[in-house]
Amino acid sequence: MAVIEEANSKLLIQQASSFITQNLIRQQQHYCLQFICHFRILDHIPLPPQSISYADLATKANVAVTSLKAVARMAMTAGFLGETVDGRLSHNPLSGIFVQNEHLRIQLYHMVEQTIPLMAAFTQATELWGETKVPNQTAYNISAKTDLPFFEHLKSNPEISSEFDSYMKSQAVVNTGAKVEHLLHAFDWASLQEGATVVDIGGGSGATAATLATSYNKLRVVIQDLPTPIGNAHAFVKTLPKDVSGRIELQEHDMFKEQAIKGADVYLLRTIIHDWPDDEAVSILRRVVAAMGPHSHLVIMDMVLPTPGTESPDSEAALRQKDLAMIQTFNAKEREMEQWLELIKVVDCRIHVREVRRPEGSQHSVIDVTFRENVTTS
Ligand SMILES: C[S@@+](CC[C@H](N)C(=O)[O-])C[C@H]1O[C@@H](n2cnc3c(N)ncnc32)[C@H](O)[C@@H]1O
Repeated sequence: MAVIEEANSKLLIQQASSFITQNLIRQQQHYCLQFICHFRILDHIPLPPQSISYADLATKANVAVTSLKAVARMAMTAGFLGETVDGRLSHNPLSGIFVQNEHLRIQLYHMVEQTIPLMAAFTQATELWGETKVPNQTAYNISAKTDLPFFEHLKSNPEISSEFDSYMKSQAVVNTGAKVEHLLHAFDWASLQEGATVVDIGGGSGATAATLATSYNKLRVVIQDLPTPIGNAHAFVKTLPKDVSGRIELQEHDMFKEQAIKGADVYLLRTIIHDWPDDEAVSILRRVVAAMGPHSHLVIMDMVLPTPGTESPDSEAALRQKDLAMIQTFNAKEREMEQWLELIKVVDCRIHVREVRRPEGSQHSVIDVTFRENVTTS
């Protein structure tokens, strides 16, 4: 018995030690990526079959050649970058795609420059403010060095706001789980009448409106958002074919204020509610409910967090990563089904969750909320 216990404990110690080593490796790999992005090293490396010497690259990037070599070779252990047989640096297919694909490049730089510093500031934020729902007491306030809540910060700085829009747009393109197209399969758009109005509240870049208006030529879509995203969406909508852009309207609108469009067929909130703590989420949803007609749908597309252990660890981790990002950025959260049901109940007892669908491959679910039958809606 004692021998077995000793063997088990040796195994456990080995596992624990390798757990630490693996974590160290992952951290080094990450910080090497940060170094590579910060010094814009990817831009200086030619695509295969060309290559560059470490010395030339070090001069171009203005870094020490020894550091550059150590960093690049560590990144290679993560499958990123390549070296020729004569010891010159080159792209491999993985690193090369970040040079060739703009959306992936935006995602990479956002991860390195925004998301990881945010994660790193979470402990300090908790140390400073403890349990708080105050929107400017977050890890974001530390990592972005601002006293403003996230969206106020964006409002005050068009450059950061445009960067965020580009990030959201590229996220919808490259992250298959976050693709806008999933929305097409999770609500019965075909059942809507000719000329039906969809109000895309917080519609951001306009990618969702474009997808809906392209797929269903009977729909008129109104994008509502803050001034800078609306400005960016204007530029994007202009690039769409006329028969699509002609059915998309843009409106500056603060979703905490009265909803001006009454009785629309669908009020869509795609990845909006997860940005807000419960009190603010309730205010936003009450504004929508006050504008809904008896047959309007409130369509929420957001994550429904799984019960722990019910999905593969990778799939669950991808969702929990988002949950933490919501806490770290907004003091908000992703919600479990029970929390969604409770939230809807608090908003207005006359509405109910009619259906919840999670399309195959989507990280988001679509929650269709309507008035219960036989209720007065004014
Ligand atoms: C996470 S993005 C989602 C964008 C888009 N719905 C999508 O799925 O890609 C949140 C959006 O909410 C908008 N937003 C934040 N505060 C707002 C407010 N008070 N009124 C209207 N829109 C707001 C932001 O500008 C941003 O476009």
